Amino acid sequence: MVLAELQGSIIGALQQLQHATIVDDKVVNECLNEITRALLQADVQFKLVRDMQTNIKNVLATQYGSAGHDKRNNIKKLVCNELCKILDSGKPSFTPKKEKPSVVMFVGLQGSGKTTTCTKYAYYHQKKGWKPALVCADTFRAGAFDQLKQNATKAKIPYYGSYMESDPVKIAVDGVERFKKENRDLIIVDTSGRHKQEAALFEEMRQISEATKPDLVIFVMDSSIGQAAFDQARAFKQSVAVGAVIITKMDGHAKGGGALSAVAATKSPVIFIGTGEHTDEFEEFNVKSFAERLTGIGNLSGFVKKVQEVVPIDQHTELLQKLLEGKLTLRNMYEIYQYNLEMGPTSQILSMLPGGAELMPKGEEKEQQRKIKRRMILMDSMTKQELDSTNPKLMNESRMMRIARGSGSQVKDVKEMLEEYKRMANMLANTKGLTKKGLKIPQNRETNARQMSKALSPQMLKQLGGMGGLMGMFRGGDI
Ligand SMILES: Nc1nc2c(ncn2[C@@H]2O[C@H](COP(=O)(O)OP(=O)(O)OP(=O)(O)O)[C@@H](O)[C@H]2O)c(=O)[nH]1
Repeated sequence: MVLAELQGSIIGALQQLQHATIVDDKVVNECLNEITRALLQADVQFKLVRDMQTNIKNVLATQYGSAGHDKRNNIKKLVCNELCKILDSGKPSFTPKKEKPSVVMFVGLQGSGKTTTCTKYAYYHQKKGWKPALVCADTFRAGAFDQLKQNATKAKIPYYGSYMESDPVKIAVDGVERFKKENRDLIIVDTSGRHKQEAALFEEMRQISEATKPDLVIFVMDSSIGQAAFDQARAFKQSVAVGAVIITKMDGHAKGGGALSAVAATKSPVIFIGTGEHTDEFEEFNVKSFAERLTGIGNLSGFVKKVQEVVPIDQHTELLQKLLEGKLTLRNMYEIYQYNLEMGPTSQILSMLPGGAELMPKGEEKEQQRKIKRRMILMDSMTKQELDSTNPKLMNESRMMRIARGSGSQVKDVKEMLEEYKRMANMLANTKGLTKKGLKIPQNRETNARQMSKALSPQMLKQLGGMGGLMGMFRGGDI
């Protein structure tokens, strides 16, 4: 997860409480001191951290006498609540509505990740049923339009810009008008950035804002600036009506905690965070679930939401049935891979679960996704009969050679893919055993667990303890 180091330290400190035989003042102080150190290392302002510690101690003092288990859980919840206070701006942000045209303008310093983030924002909403469009009003940086064009084309999002026109205000107005006529319901305007917060940047922003009358102005900032985010956010807010903030590059910067809390202190809601260079490395920022993840409370509801985005509740029951019966065809494996790719980075999803962040380090995940794509290419060269068979003997040497030729791969790649298939099929056979043992689970939790299993890669499912593990997690979970 982003801020994995901070998460690790906080969870580590809280675990000390679990291991202690008696949770006395000394143990509590040690735990809180460790959390304090971790937050300061993440560049969170000293005063906020100190207040947090004082508040927790004050509450604990009034609850003197609560027994060990309750006390441990209570401290965890108190830490989580205090983190929420630090991260919460207390202000909701404008949310665009489908079918009703909204104009969203992006502002920020040069290199903060504005152009990349515009596409991420558009793509995120497109996946949820909006009809976004991108307007490039950045005439300052040569290549900005090409970059936006390239990103938009890749994500299949309509775009507007000009190589000839030098007036960014005119481009913005023309683009917005055009997309309104085309009934686009989310029109995103990318503006130019400058190296410094010079007057020209603010003047241009003001003019574009006046001319396009955006429903929301989003300020994009780089997380690496840490606490300095406070001054930057305030400077932008004073010039344009910033309604929300997106913090980028949270994947690479330990100072992200500082940036998040500093922005909250300016009373600007952080709505998304950027977690990588790719279009889908983008997370909705929800204070409560983020604090829960930091404290290891886990966020099953966020996890399920993510799964539900990809697998609608009443669909693919056939696949689910097959998985539960332990029958798996190569076509099913293909479908599972598809879900896996659609869900976005696996580590991002896993990090929503208690202890999930450690399951798949970011580097390994990229390799895993590459493998999945290679295997799907192999399967594209298979016949209908091969894809729907459950008979492992069908795949003889000559078939393997044909598939390898057809997909531009080698026979050893086909063999490797078939090995993976066998492994998955065996694992599902075991899962069947587990479900047959008659786990009694409330309907909605069972449905959630089943839904989740459909979208997980077998490797992930295994890491989570198979279908039985998933269901157990829902039984003990918070939804
Ligand atoms: N690791 C990481 N890199 C990011 C993220 N967001 C953007 N970037 C990278 O940051 C660099 C700058 O991003 P741009 O989108 O070009 O920045 P910009 O703010 O539009 O720049 P100007 O148009 O010059 O103002 C690019 O290399 C992006 O790939 C993120 O969340 N994580």
